[in-house]
Parts: sequence; C-alpha cells; structure tokens
Amino acid sequence: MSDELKKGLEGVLVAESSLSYIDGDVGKLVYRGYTIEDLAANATYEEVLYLLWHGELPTREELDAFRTDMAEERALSAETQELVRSLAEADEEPMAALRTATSSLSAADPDADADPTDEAANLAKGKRITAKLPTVVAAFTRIRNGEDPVEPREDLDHAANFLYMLNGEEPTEVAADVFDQALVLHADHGLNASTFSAMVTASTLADVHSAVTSAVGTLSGSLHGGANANVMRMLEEVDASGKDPVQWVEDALDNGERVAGFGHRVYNVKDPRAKILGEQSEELGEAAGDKKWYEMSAAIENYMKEEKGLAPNVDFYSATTYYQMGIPVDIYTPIFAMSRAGGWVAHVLEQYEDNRLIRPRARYAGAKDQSWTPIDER
Ligand SMILES: CC(=O)SCCNC(=O)CCNC(=O)[C@H](O)C(C)(C)COP(=O)(O)OP(=O)(O)OC[C@H]1O[C@@H](n2cnc3c(N)ncnc32)[C@H](O)[C@@H]1OP(=O)(O)O
Ligand SMILES: O=C([O-])CC(=O)C(=O)O
Repeated sequence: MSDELKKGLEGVLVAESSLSYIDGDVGKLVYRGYTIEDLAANATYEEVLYLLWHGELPTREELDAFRTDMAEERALSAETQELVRSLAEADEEPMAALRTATSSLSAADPDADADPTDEAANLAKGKRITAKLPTVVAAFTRIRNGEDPVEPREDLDHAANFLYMLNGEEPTEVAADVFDQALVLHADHGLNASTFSAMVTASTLADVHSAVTSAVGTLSGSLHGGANANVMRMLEEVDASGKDPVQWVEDALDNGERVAGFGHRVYNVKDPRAKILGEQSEELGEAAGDKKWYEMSAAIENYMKEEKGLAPNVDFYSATTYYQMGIPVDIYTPIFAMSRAGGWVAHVLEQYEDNRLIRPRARYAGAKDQSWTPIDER
C-alpha cells in the first residue's frame, strides 16, 4: 500500500469512463467523442442526454420518442408540490430546497423498490429526476415571489419549457436557444466533485435518488457550482461600488480573497465552455444595447490572466448570460444542477455497470498510545 498522499485527489485516476474527455492544457472538452463546440452549435439538451445515457446520437425517431418520454415525466406529485411550496414559503436557500425536493422524488417513483442493479429501472429513475428538476426550480422560484407555479407543457423542449414555467410565458426563440446551449455546456464534466460524490454514493449500491441528492449538495459549494451566483454578486458589487472593475478585483485579491469564476483543477487555459458562454453574454448585451456586464467581465478576465495567470471557468460567463436573460441570481446554481443531473445519472449508470465500493483512506495523523482517563479525572 502506497503512503503517498494526494490531497484533493489531484490527478488521481479512480475510474474508467466513456462519457467526457477533458484536455486541460489545450482547453478541450468532448462528450462521447463529440467536441463541446460541435454539440453547443448543433445538439439540443435532450440529444445530449440521449448521447450520454445511450452512448450514441439518437435517430429522429429515437429523439422524438425520448423527448416525449421526458416531457411526460415533468409533472410533480402532489406531495412534492406541497414540499416545494413549504420550502419556498420558508424562504429556504434554493440549492438546499432543490436538494430536499430531489430526495423526495423517490417517494412517488414507480421504480423506487427496484434492485440497484436493475439497469432499466435506474435509467427510468434518472430520466424522471432530470425531467422533474426544472419543474421544482421554476415552482420554487414563483412561489417565493408570491406567484402560482406554472404547469409544465409537453409540447415545449426541455429548455423552453423551463423558461415558460419560470416566467409564465413562452420564451423567445433566442432565449430558448441560449438557454438550451447553456444546458448542453453544463451537462457533463468528468469526475468533478459533485459527479464523484454521486459515484461514491452509488458505489455503496444506494439508489439513483440518493446519488443525485448527494451530488446536488456537493454542487452547491462556492468552490464548485455555487461560484456562478457568486460571480454575479461580485459584478453587482463592483457596479454598485462605482470602482474600476480591475481596481476592485485587485483590492479583493490583496485582501486574500478568491475571485469567483476563475481557476480550475483541470484546465490550465480558458475553459472552452467559458469561451462559448462569453460569446453568448456579449451577444445578449449587444442585442439589449448595453454591453456593460460583458465589458466588466472581459476587463476582469484580462487582468486575471495577465496578473495572476488564471483563466475563467464555466461559471464566469454563465453568470452574465443568465443575468441578461432576467433569471434571478440565486437560482443559477440550481440551473447548473438541472443540467448536470444528466451527467450525474450517466456516471451513476456507469458506476453500477462495473461497480466496486469507493473507499480511499487517510494517513493517520492523530494521537497514539493514549491511556484511558476516567471521566471524573479529566
Ligand atoms: C463548475 C466548477 O466547479 S468550476 C470552479 C468554480 N469555482 C470557482 O470559480 C471558485 C474560485 N476558484 C477556486 O477556488 C479554485 O480555482 C478551484 C477550487 C476551482 C480549483 O482549486 P485547486 O485546483 O485546488 O487550486 P488551488 O486552490 O490549490 O489554487 C492554486 C493557486 O491558485 C490560486 N487561485 C486559484 N483560484 C483562484 C481564484 N479564483 N482567485 C484567486 N486565486 C486563485 C490559489 O490561491 C492558489 O495559490 P497559492 O498556490 O499561491 O496558494
Ligand atoms: O470539473 C470540475 O472540477 C468542475 C467543473 O468545471 C464542472 O463540474 O463543470
């Protein structure tokens, strides 16, 4: 047994996967052999889900059937609707609400009692969870604002239906396309922390709902998915301060703070998803006749690259993309989760297929050879 310690498991190979390939030195991301640029330009989120879960792109008939299946699973049980209402009325933090609601979905799942090795049941559960998360996020957001939830529509695609449920009106084609592309870009990313936590949970032969619930919790942290909302909070703070964005960031770094949306465990260059989202952010600004948010972000990007050698990750430009679409800041991370559910499910299916309990070990650094002191003598 080696005693070499790899803190944060950096660079440690723990599994084989056919899902996504990342080359962090050149900024390349591929899902099942297709580059992220190709998929963002051409695939819908449903096509990407099919690709991740079934291993190949669907034919038109397969995609139609898959979309119909997914759309039919969007509605929530009365119990989950009630739970979402109570969480929203209690003003629960959105990722905590999503984590709780995700866990509750097993109660009404027709395959809840299936054996964890039942592939068809696992796929069906994954499909139901992925179909329902947008309904949870939209209903939670509306109830919190004193509005009634909007029932899902089966005739709309996954992305368009979410915006419809969120805003109560059909999105424009541009908004639906931009959002669909964002979902495609966030769907999978190797063994990121939340995916790994889903795999660890699945490796005990716990069920798909448990694995995805673990992952939602893991995504919420500010070093991972939680960074997208923090990016926008930072930009709003910069704007309100009236300071030059570069000066603001310089001061924050001098105070020992981290700049949300920069740095990555795997990429040594700009995240390819940040490139695409940056273009989306700029185009949305151009269309609105106000590129303030994009320009502020671009100035920070240049400074961070030149002064710190740090490049933006996926969370940096998703923030201003969502902001310019009028999406509330604190649901950016739940939106990330809605998309990444597809990747979590795909990795969990892979884990069950060739399972071995995931159980690393720690080098013991605690006290040794202590002798027992009776409680009254301590
Ligand atoms: C979807 C995603 O999860 S993408 C990541 C989203 N998270 C963020 O954007 C939060 C900000 N970024 C970070 O905290 C980090 O870059 C992480 C957590 C993403 C990667 O962390 P690690 O691979 O563990 O790198 P680590 O934390 O060791 O950082 C290496 C060095 O870069 C610095 N650094 C890394 N990111 C940043 C940042 N955003 N701002 C300032 N300095 C940073 C660290 O201070 C450290 O410097 P040091 O060696 O002088 O102490
Ligand atoms: O891969 C990572 O560590 C984080 C990330 O970019 C993602 O999950 O999309």
